Amino acid sequence: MQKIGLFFGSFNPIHIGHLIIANYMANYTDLSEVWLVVSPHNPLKRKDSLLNMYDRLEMVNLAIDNTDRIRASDIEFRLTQPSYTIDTLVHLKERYPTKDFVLIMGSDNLVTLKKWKNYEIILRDFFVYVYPRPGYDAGEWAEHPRITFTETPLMEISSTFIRNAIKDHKSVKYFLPDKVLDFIDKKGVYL
Ligand SMILES: Nc1ncnc2c1ncn2[C@@H]1O[C@H](COP(=O)(O)OP(=O)(O)OP(=O)(O)O)[C@@H](O)[C@H]1O
Ligand SMILES: O=C(O)c1ccc[n+]([C@@H]2O[C@H](COP(=O)([O-])O)[C@@H](O)[C@H]2O)c1
Repeated sequence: MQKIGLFFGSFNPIHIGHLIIANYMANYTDLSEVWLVVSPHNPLKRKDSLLNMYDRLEMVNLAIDNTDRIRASDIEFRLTQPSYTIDTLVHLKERYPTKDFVLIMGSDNLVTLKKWKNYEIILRDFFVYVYPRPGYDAGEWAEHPRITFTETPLMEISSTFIRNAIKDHKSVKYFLPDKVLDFIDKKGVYL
C-alpha cells in the first residue's frame, strides 16, 4: 500500500523550514509522498493575522512547483471548521481506501497532543512520524509503538518571524522560495 505522509499547517506563509521537512519525509523515509494539508483554521490558534486559505494554498503550490513526491491538499477547505486533524484523517481514509496515511508532526506538537480532539483514536488508528524541534524532546511519548522519531534537519524559522519581518520592511529573501516572495510582494500582504 502506498504510504502518504500528511503534513498539516496554516502555512501563513509556507517557508523553507516546512519545505525541508516535506522533502526529508518524502525522500529519506519510507513514505512515497508527502501532502501539505493547508488548514483553514488551526483549532489552537487565533485567526487574527491569518491570510485567506486560497492565498495560502496558492503559496504552497508556488513553493512546491510540481516537485516530485510533494503535493498540496485543500481537503480541509471542504470540511467543518476549525479543522480537527482526526476528522480529516478519517475523511481521507474513506476517500482513499488504498492509501496508508501517516501523520507528520514536530516534537513541539507532542506537548499539546493530549489536547487534540480524539488523540487516542489518532494514535490507535494512525502512525505518526515526528521530527525534532529545539527544546522539545520525546518526553512521555518516547516508547509509543505508533510514534517514530526521525532525524530531520532543523531550520529554526517560523511564519510569525516572516510576517513580522515583512511588516517591518525587512528582507525575507531565502527564507521562502522566490515565487512565494513575488506573490507576497505583488499582493502586498502581511504589511
Ligand atoms: N522551522 C520549522 N521547522 C520545523 N517545523 C516547523 C518549522 N516551522 C513550522 N513548523 C511546523 O510546521 C507545522 C505547520 O506550521 P505552521 O503553518 O503553523 O507554521 P509556523 O511557522 O509554526 O507558523 P506560525 O509562526 O504562524 O505559528 C507546525 O507543526 C509547525 O510546528
Ligand atoms: O485536531 C486537533 O485537535 C488539533 C489541535 C491543534 C492542531 N491541530 C493541527 O495541527 C497542525 C499543526 O499545528 P500547529 O499548532 O503546530 O500549527 C494544524 O494544521 C492544526 O490543524 C489539530
